Amino acid sequence: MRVSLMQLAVDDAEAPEDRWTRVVKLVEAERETGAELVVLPELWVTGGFDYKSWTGHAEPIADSQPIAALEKVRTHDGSGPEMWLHFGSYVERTPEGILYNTAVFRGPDGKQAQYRKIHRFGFSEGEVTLMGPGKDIVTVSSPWGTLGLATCYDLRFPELFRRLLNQGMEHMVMCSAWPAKRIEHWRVLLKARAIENQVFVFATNCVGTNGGVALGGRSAVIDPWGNVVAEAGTGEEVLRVDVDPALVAQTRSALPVLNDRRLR
Ligand SMILES: NC(=O)CCC(=O)C(=O)O
Repeated sequence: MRVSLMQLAVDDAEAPEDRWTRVVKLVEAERETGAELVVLPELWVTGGFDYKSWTGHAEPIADSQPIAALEKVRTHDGSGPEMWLHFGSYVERTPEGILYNTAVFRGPDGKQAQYRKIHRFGFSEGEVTLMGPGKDIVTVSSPWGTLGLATCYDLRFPELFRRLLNQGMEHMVMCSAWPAKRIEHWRVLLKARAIENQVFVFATNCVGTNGGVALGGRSAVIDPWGNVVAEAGTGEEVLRVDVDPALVAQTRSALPVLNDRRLR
């Protein structure tokens, strides 16, 4: 399973339109590496902390130009081979005018999965005041096993990952805009989620300064034993890894802790 985590710079100095045009080319280049699963970060078009830009950029997922452009890359303009692509997340506007932080995923089966972030970050500002909370947990079937989707702040809520596990999660795919200031929380919690659920973790973060907040990078792939397979630095980069998805079943069989859960 060949995975590319696109750790993108989401700087205040770059206009969202310039950024997505640039990133589409980066994803296009990734095709040449044989990447099978490509993962973009959270709110990478507008930025995760530039709250004032969200309302102006909010739109239905079906109308998003960046998603449409990436979709062409994903399918190689319809002439395949197709990639599995986590498009990152976007400020979605529903017909009722509600905003959500919505992650979009699509694989060669053509089925699109959308995950509206359940845990909103910001306490008394940002997502909490501008966006609605997602309600549904989302898993996706893939040739490598069941993928569970989560977004950034969700990482702090282990009960979400237990629910994903109950739905068959074998690999956790996360998009984020996690600040540098709390990057050690990110590193520890990614490992914790991998160990406690015995899953591969594929987590893509942003770098740069957005809404005045320095983002921390350190995108990572963690194996189901909790080993860091690869970790990015603090600049823009693509983290490429080859992993064996069979390690999930092997780990669960060698250390069958999930059988000892007491659900009542
Ligand atoms: N975009 C986010 O969800 C930020 C989360 C964060 O900063 C934290 O949990 O700390």
